[in-house]
Amino acid sequence: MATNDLWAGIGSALAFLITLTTMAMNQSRIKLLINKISAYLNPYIQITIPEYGAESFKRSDFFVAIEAYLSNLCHQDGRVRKLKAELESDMQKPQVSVDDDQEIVDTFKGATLWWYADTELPKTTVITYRAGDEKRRFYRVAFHKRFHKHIVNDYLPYVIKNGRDVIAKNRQHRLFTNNASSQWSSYNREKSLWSHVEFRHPAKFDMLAMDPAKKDEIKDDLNAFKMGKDYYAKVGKAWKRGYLLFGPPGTGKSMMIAAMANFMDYDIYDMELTAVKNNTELRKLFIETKGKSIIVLEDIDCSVDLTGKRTDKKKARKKSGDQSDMATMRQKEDEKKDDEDSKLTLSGVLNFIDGLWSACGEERIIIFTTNYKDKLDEALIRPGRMDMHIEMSYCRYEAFKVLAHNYLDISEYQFFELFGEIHRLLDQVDMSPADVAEHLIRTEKKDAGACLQVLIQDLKILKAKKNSAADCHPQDPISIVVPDLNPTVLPDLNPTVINIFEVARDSTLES
Ligand SMILES: Nc1ncnc2c1ncn2[C@@H]1O[C@H](COP(=O)(O)OP(=O)(O)OP(=O)(O)O)[C@@H](O)[C@H]1O
Repeated sequence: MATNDLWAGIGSALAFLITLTTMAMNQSRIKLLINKISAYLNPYIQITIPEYGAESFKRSDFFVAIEAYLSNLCHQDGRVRKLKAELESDMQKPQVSVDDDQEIVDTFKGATLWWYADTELPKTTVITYRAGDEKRRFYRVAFHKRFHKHIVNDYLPYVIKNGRDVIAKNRQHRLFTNNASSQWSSYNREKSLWSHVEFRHPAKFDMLAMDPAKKDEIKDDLNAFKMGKDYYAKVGKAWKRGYLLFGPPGTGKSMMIAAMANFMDYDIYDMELTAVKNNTELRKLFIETKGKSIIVLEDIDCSVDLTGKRTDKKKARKKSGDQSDMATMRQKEDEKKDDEDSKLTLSGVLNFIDGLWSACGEERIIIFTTNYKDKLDEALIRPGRMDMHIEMSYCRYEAFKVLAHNYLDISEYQFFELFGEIHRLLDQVDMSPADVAEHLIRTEKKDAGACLQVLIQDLKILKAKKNSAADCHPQDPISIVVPDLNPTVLPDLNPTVINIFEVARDSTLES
């Protein structure tokens, strides 16, 4: 009897379990069915983008890009009423984004999209370090299923690109400089190779005193580069561009780099080559640079011995005649040691510009500057290696007009005669834009007219000096006749002009 009762009990328990399982299965089947019917009837598709990826504590790049894109969108016509603002440490201004439960409508090539942000509690327990972090935000976008492919293939990449551009624009730009390898640490490799400060240089292309046509050409080139991701991919080239800036001191090479960085919204990596021991270090530094940046190698002619001596050495060894196997092995070992220990070599720098390593990362500009283009090795500047050679030259009239406008807020129509005279003089003598700019700094005692007068006097002195230097005999004492020198401006003579007397005298003696 007891056994029967036991079996009956087990039987009813099993029956109960089976009933429960069947109900659950039916429920999930019913759910699936409902989903299918609603998907059939509802022509709209939703995509959800969570703030955090499944495996990371870091906000998803996709989410951050959407946030930036939508914040930019809602600025355009005030289409959203509830916004929120956040200021991160590396931002120039607060980022305003759409608050939760707000809908924002976007259109793309005929498709209408409805975005909204919301929060949800995670399904699993989350360990957080900030109160309120347990809620996870997400963006959801809905659109007609007719546009499915179009949205996934074209619209979402478009949102990411635009969002990233907005972030780059809003981000505080940084100026990096490389640390000596003795300070590198394996613990925090990325941070120990480069140190940075905020980059707040106000330079803009408008402020640069140079031929306006040349300025436009450079801006067009930069724009084409910025938009050229697909083009570079199509032709199989790394997405990078090289510029060589050359010209005498004070002609604005550094200012041009700052203007380029501001124009492109890029960071600057100022590579101090004297702190780089060898090619291996150069490569390590290069790998740690990020995209959307300008890498600058200033005064490339003075920084390192880039004369390709090492190659000559190898050639010399080869020339030295037949060698035994032992000698060849020793030579190979020597060369290997040379590679490791040697200073930076031309081949190392060339590899840096266009070797395989240079293709790591993308959207990078490399700029070389020099005061003496002629001193550079042909290999370094041959066409194709540096994509554009930009000459920064002495101040001529067009450049002077830009400086006069920037420094004194005047134009040629206000000081017609003085401008005319300066025009004539600048055609005849070389003065750097930095020197001209020094003359145009207004003081309490010196108004715009007085600034121009002093500049004219100094240009005349330069001209007279140039003429007498051309005429005089090496042994002659230097005597200069400056026509029309206005004695009232003599006390204001620029010290650089006086230096130029000495330089001109020395060069005459040498010649
Ligand atoms: N072309 C220019 N347009 C406007 N300002 C200029 C120009 N060139 C020089 N200046 C002024 O002179 C200052 C010094 O110029 P800058 O350092 O850019 O010259 P550089 O060519 O880099 O000189 P160096 O070869 O000695 O490094 C600039 O900060 C700027 O005020």
